[in-house]
Amino acid sequence: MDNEQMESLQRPTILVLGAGAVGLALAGRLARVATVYAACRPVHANAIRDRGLLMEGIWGNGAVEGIIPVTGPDEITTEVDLVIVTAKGTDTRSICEEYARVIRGLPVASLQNGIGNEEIIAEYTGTVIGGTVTTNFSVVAPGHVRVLSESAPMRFGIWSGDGAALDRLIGIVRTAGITVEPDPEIRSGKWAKALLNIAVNPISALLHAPVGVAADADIRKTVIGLVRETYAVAAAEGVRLPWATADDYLEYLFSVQVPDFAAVYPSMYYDLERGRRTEIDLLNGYIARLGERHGIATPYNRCIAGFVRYAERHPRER
Ligand SMILES: NC(=O)C1=CN([C@@H]2O[C@H](COP(=O)(O)OP(=O)(O)OC[C@H]3O[C@@H](n4cnc5c(N)ncnc54)[C@H](O)[C@@H]3O)[C@@H](O)[C@H]2O)C=CC1
Ligand SMILES: CC(C)(CO)C(=O)C(=O)O
Repeated sequence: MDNEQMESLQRPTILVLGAGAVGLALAGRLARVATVYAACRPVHANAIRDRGLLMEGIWGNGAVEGIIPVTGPDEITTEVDLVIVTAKGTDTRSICEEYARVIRGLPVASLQNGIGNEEIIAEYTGTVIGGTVTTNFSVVAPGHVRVLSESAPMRFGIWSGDGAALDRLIGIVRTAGITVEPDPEIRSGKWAKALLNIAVNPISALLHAPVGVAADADIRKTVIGLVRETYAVAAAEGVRLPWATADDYLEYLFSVQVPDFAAVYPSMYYDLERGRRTEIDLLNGYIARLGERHGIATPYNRCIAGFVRYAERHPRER
């Protein structure tokens, strides 16, 4: 057996499902250590086939060759070892349906924001890995992504099924040069990440302003209201967040996370800018629904979710 054959035996094959800002950047890094299929839209696939994936920012600059873009399951011609879902939460079910034949029986990780994606994925496979990424990604143009601020390591934790898959995934991601750590409390980890998105994503998207707007004196009170309500709902759900109280988290939010992302725009901003559906119902809308179930008033989350839904239905003239 020659070296190339040996290497291909050890080299894992990863399918990134729903490759846009996060998924393409991830594919760009993983291509260093794995064979990577990126399931994406034809506009990205064509650009990547023409001249590779263009990356800029803190995850590297330049063209990445070797990613295999696919626009449907029939284009996947070899065995896949691991799947990472990076579609928007609004598309989790439809993309899992489309690729059901490929992902069945494989370990599938989610790097998506919001609550509820892992439960959907678990309907399609036995081993599910929850994940969080606290880094800013955006699409500059077809097949061209930018990675800016980073505030925490990527984290993965086993949601259901085979724990060995978690170690393998973390090993691969680490070898690709991404800072990553295991999260033994991934359910709480997903809520912890959702706190940041609940606090800043809709405000930034509605005001067309970067994340730093959350610290503005006129805006801060709304952020505080959103976070306090989320804490009350999390407690009613039995979720233990990493910060003991809402005020402890707010201290971290305003001293670390908002400064880290002050100059960049969150994913929901790009959704509204591009006239797309947002993940509001996996974030603030979800808190409002759970609040209702528990008899907890959530006026801030209910109000902001309504604003975002209105904005989704009335795209801005550009
Ligand atoms: N953009 C960011 O900075 C961060 C985003 N996230 C989360 O990561 C997830 C992905 O976010 P983004 O990458 O920003 O979204 P995105 O919208 O840029 O990428 C998702 C891609 O999936 C594609 N897609 C959906 N269904 C598909 C299908 N059936 N076949 C092929 N492609 C399909 C969409 O067309 C889109 O290009 C979201 O849950 C988001 O909240 C998490 C951390 C940071
Ligand atoms: C962390 C942050 C704000 C980075 O962009 C994000 O998760 C998002 O944009 O949805």
